[in-house]
Amino acid sequence: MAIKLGPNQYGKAEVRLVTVTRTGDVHHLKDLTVSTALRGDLAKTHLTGDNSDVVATDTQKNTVYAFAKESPVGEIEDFGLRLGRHFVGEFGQITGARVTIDEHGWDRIPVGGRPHDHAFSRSGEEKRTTVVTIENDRAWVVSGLRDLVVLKSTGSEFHGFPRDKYTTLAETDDRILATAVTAQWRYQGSGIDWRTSFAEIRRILLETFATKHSLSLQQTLYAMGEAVLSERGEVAEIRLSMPNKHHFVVDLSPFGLTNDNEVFHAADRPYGLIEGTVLRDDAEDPGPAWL
Ligand SMILES: O=c1[nH]c(=O)c2[nH]c(=O)[nH]c2[nH]1
Repeated sequence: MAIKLGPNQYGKAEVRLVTVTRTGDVHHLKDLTVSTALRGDLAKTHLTGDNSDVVATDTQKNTVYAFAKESPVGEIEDFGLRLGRHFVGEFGQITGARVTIDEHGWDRIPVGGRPHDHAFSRSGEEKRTTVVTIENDRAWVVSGLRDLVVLKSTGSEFHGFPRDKYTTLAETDDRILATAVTAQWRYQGSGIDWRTSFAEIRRILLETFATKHSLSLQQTLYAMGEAVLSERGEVAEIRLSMPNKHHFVVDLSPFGLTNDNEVFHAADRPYGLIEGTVLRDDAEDPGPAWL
């Protein structure tokens, strides 16, 4: 029997980077969590502890901060591409890089009805995300969002499912549908306006969730993905993960009260987890984008 080293990568995870840029007295914030991971021929350190090829994770972290100073961070996709290309271009033994960035939103605090110059409140849990993968001179970008919490209080049914001796769920033609959307979409082509693309995809996801009459969360998931692909030619493939945040109608009959979809128990767990991919049949090869 022979034992060998399999696929490996290493880097600094979750570098917390906040930048402040100024236009006169008006401050602009960027709040990112950046993870870098490098790939290449790193057998020596694993097999013998010879670190002559190891770009220290501390150096990777420092590079993130220095790059944020040397030129404006800009869109997270551009920042990820700059960092990834730097590591692959600078060090011969490093042939690939994966840069993962989450962007946390901040809103200006309104003071007397006017957005404040330099005081902010966190926008919420939702994050904009990107994963940039570099392999030699090629690049793949998968962007997305996480924790986009949405709910519709009608326009959702669930029935027609098989019943066996363990089935207790009642069929319903009117329920609350709620989820926290995680979406990741893989880009293809070039010259993409990352900011506009993100804003449009987010809008399409939300509008489709709102307007599609739902017979299952699976159907809603597919409709959301399909709408993104039909409107956004730069997207090759979209992966969606949507927990079914169950809202159960509370039985108020012990108190002599009716409950016509008015009072719910918002359950925390367990939750259904609905996941799926929607893609073009002529999409560009994903390469290592998801690996
Ligand atoms: O939209 C739904 N899909 C399911 O697969 C499922 N299963 C379940 O218990 N409730 C629901 N709702």
